[in-house]
Amino acid sequence: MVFSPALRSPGKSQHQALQSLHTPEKENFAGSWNPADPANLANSTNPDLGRFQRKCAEIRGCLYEQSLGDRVRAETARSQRNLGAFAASGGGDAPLPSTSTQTWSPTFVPGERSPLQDCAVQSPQPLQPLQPLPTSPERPGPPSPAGRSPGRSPGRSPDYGDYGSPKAAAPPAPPAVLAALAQPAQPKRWCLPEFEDLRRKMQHSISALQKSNAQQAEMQAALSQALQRGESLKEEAQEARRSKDRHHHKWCALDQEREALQRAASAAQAAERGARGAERAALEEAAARRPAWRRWLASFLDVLLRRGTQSHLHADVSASQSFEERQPKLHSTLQQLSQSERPSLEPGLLAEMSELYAWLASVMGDNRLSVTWNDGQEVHQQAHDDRVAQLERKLAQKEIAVASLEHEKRALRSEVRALQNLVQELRGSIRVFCRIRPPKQPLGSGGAEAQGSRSISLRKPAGDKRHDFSFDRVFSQIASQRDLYEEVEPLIPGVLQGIHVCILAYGQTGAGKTYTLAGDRCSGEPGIQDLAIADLLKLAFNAEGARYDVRLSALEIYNESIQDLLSDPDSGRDVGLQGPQEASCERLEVRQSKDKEEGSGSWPSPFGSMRVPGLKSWAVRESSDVEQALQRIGRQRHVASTALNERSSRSHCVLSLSARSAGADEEGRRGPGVLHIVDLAGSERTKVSQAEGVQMKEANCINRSLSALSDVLYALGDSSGNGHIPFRNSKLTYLLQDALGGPGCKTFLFAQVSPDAADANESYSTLTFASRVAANVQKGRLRPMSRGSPAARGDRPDTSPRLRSQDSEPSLASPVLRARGVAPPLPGLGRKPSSSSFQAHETPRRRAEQA
Ligand SMILES: Nc1ncnc2c1ncn2[C@@H]1O[C@H](COP(=O)(O)OP(=O)(O)OP(=O)(O)O)[C@@H](O)[C@H]1O
Repeated sequence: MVFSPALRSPGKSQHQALQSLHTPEKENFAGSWNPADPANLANSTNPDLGRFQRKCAEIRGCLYEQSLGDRVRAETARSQRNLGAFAASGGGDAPLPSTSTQTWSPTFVPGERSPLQDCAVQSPQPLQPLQPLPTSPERPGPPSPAGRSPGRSPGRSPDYGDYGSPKAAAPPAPPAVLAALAQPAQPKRWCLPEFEDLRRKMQHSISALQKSNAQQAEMQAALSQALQRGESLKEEAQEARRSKDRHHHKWCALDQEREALQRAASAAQAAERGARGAERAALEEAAARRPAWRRWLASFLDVLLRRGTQSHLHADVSASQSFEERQPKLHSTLQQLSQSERPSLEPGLLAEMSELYAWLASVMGDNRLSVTWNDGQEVHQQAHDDRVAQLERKLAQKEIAVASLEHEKRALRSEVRALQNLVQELRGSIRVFCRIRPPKQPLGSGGAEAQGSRSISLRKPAGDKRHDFSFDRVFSQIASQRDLYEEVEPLIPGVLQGIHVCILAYGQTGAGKTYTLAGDRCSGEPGIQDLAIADLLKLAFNAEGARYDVRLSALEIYNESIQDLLSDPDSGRDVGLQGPQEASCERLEVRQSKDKEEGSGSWPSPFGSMRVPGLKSWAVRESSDVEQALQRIGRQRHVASTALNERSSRSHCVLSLSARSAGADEEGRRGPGVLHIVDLAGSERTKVSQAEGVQMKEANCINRSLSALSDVLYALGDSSGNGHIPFRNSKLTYLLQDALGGPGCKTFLFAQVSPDAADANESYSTLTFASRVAANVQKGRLRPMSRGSPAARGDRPDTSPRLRSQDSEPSLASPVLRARGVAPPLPGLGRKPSSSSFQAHETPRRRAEQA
C-alpha cells in the first residue's frame, strides 16, 4: 500500500491542511453552521457548499484510511522484523510476501479481516494480532455510521479535531494546503489512482470553495450594509414616530385651545345677544309707552347714543350745556339721519320738531336721560378740514393728470407734426393743384370743367376734343378759400421748425391768382396768405415754451427789376446805398449770401443762399402789423387795368414771412423757416389783352419770366437728374431757387384757370404747364440733387445759414422716417448758386403809372 508523501505523513501537515480547508467555511458560518452536521448539509442552500461538504466527507474517510494504512505499515514492518528474527533463529527460508502488492480497502474497519491477516496466514509463523487503534484528538478513529465518534458531543466531528469548534484558533490559510497538495512529483510513481482522482476533486472543491467564499464575502458585505441601512432606517422611523407623537401632542393642545376659544366666543355672543335683547326689550317697552312719533325718537336716541360712544369727542349735554343751544345741530343731525337711517324721517315729524325738542329737553332736564353728544362744532371743523384735505389731494392728483396729459398732448402734437411732414414729404416736394374760378359769363360749350376732385377736363370750342388733366386736387368754382387752405395748413407749423414753404399761384391774367392768395378785401374774403399768416402768428406767439421772432418782407419783380414793397414811399431817400431808383422805389439786386456779409445778429435772408441787400423786413407780432404791411404792399404793387382784368397785376409779388426761435443764442440758432407766397403775374396773349406800349413790355417780361419758371420746374422734375436747372434765366427763379429746389422745401403750385370757353386756349396752356410739372415731380421722396444744380456743378460750397443748419441737423421728419425705414433727406442737397448776381433793371416808376 503506497501513499502520497503529503498525505502519508499522518500528523501535522494533513491535519493543518484539513483545518485550513475548513477554517474559512467555519469562520463564515461561525456559530450558525457545523459542516459535520447533516442537518446543516441538508439545509444549506448553497449547492457549492453542499458539494464541498460531500467532498470533505470523502476526504475525511480517505484520511482516516490513510491513518489506518500507516498503522498497517507499522504493523507490517513489525511483522517483517518478527519474521526476520524468526528466520534468523532458523524458523524457515520461505520469502516474505511483498507488501507492495497488497491492496488497501478504504472500507476497512477494525474487527474485519485485514489483508495483513491474510499475509500472516501465508507466513509460517502466525502474525501478531492487530492492535486496536488508540482514540485520540490527533488520531481520530473511524467514522461511525452516524458520522460521530462515541463519546463526543453531538455536532462535533471526531474526525476533524477542532474543525467542529467555532471558537478554534484560525489555522493556516488555504494556500498552504494547496502547496501541500500540489506536490506532484513522486505521487505518480506510487500514488493510487483513486487517491489522485480524489486529490483533483479536492482541488476542484477547494477552488469552488474559494469562489464561494468570495461570493459569500460579498454577500456578507452587502448583508452588513443592508443591516446598517436597516438600523439607520429603524432609527429614522423611531425619530419620525417620536416627532409624530410630539405633533400629535401639540395638535391636541391647539385643539383644546380652539375649543376653549370657541366656547368663549359663543359665550360672548350669547352675552351680546342677551344684552341686545334686553336693550331691544327696553326700547320696545319704552316705545309701547309712547306715541308713534316718540317711538321713532326713541330709536333715534338709540342711534345717537351708539354714534356718540363711537366718537372721540364727547360732551355731556345734560350736565354742561343746555339743550336749546344744541337744537340747530340736533336738527341737522336729524336731517342726516333721515337720509341715512331707517325708518326714514317722516315730514310730519319734522313739523313737530319743536315739540320733540321740548319733550327731549324735559326728559333730559329731569335727568331721566343723559345723552353724550359729539361736539358738533369741532366735528364740523374736522369734517371740513378732512374735506379740504381730500379736495386738495384730489386737486393735486388732477393737476398731475393734467400735466401728464399736457405732456402727452405736446408729444402727440409734435408726433402729428412729424407725421404731417412725413405725409407731405411722401406726397412730394411739389404739389400741384388746380382751381377753377367762377365763370364770367354763362357757361356754354367748351371751357374747363372739374371732373371729380382730382381731374379736370377742357374742351376747346369748335368741336375740339376733350383734354383731361390730373392734379393732386382740383377745386371747382364753388370751392371756398378754406378748402384750398386745408391743403397748405399742415405745413404751416413746419415753418417754425425751419422748413421753407413756397406757395405759387400761376395762371392767365384774371384767372383768380390774387384772389386765391390775397382774397377779396372788399368782400372780406380772406386768402390763403391771410389764413397762413394768422395761423403762423398764432403758433409763434401763443404757443407755450419757445418764442419766435417773425419778420415780414415783400418785393415785386417788375419787368425783371426788384423793388421793395415795404419801403416807405415818402421817405425813400436812402438812395445812396441802394443805387439808382425812381422816386421812393428802390432798385434792388439779388446776390449770393456770404458769411462775412451776414454780420452777427443780422436777420438771415429769407431766400436762403440768396439775398437781396436792402430789402426791408418788418417784425410782425399781431395781425394788425400784418394788415398794415399788406396795405402798403397793395398800394405799392404794380397793377394796371387790361382788357382781361380790371386790376391786373403787372409784376410777380413775393411775400416772405420768416420765423426763427428767439430763445437760442447765435450759435444755437438755426436758419429761419420761411413761408413764401408768390403771386405771379398772369400770362397773357398780348393780342387778346390788347396790350400796347408799357403793358406790352410788361407782358413780354411776364411771359418770359413765366417761361423761365416753367423751365426750372421741368428741370427740377427731371427724374434723370441730368438736366441743367436754369435758375439764372429769370430773376424770379434765381431769387427763389432755394425755395423751389432746396432740400426739404415744399412747393404748392395753384394753377388757376377760367371755366369760360373764351379762355380755353389760355386754360389749356396753363393746364398743360401745370400737369407737366405735376407729372415730372418725383412723388414720395425728395428730389435728388441734379447735375445741373449749382451744388452738383461744384460751385463754391454753400455756407448759407439755412443750408448749414440743414446739413448739420436732420430734417424734422427724419426720426419718423428712420422709424419707418425711410431714408432721411440727403444732406447737402442745397443748391449752390454762383457768386454772380443779377442787376435789377431800371423801370419807370409805378406810382406815376398808377397816378
Ligand atoms: N374764385 C373766385 N371767386 C370769386 N371771384 C373770383 C374768384 N377768382 C377770381 N375772382 C374774381 O376775378 C377777378 C380777377 O381775379 P384776380 O385779380 O385774382 O385775377 P389774377 O389772376 O390775379 O389776374 P392778374 O394776373 O391779372 O392779376 C377779381 O375780381 C376776383 O374777385
